[in-house]
Amino acid sequence: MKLKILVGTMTSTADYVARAIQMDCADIVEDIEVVMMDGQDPSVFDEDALYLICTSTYGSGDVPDNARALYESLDAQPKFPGNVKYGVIALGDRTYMQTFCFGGQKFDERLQGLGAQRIGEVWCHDASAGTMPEELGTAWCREWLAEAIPVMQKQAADA
Ligand SMILES: Cc1cc2nc3c(=O)[nH]c(=O)nc-3n(C[C@H](O)[C@H](O)[C@H](O)COP(=O)(O)O)c2cc1C
Repeated sequence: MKLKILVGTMTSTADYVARAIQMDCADIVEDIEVVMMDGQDPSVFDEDALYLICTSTYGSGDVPDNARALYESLDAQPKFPGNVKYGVIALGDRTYMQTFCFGGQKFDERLQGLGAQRIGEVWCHDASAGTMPEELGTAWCREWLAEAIPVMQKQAADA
């Protein structure tokens, strides 16, 4: 099984989290690819893989600039492979009370609207808490993979 991490970021924190997961979780999943969202479209979900959206939030609850093209293309394309399974790491800051982690939440809503299936809850990191997103993110990911891998194995067996 392959894990494909799609990164939306402005100042690289989400990229650091994705790279930390790529290194730390190599004992669970051999093939982990980190893909920046820049210029991507829905075909990024064509591969037979488990997906992890890893994105921050900017502006007033917007997705980062590099994630905009992908996010908007998901709206323009009503058709979507229904067997896409994904998780979400949403980076934010509780100082922005009204829009905390909206970037990740927005991707989640749009993917669900297109028929993809989220595994687990959206995991939110609060930059104002003073905790390390790489450490907490990898720990969360290990637990999430324990839940996601059996789902992917069942899907492969049923195919
Ligand atoms: C200008 C600006 C706007 C932000 N807006 C939000 C927001 O609306 N909601 C939120 O939860 N976090 C917001 N954040 C916090 C970032 O999402 C958070 O610091 C994140 O860890 C940055 O990750 P990145 O380096 O991958 O972009 C904002 C940060 C900046 C600098």
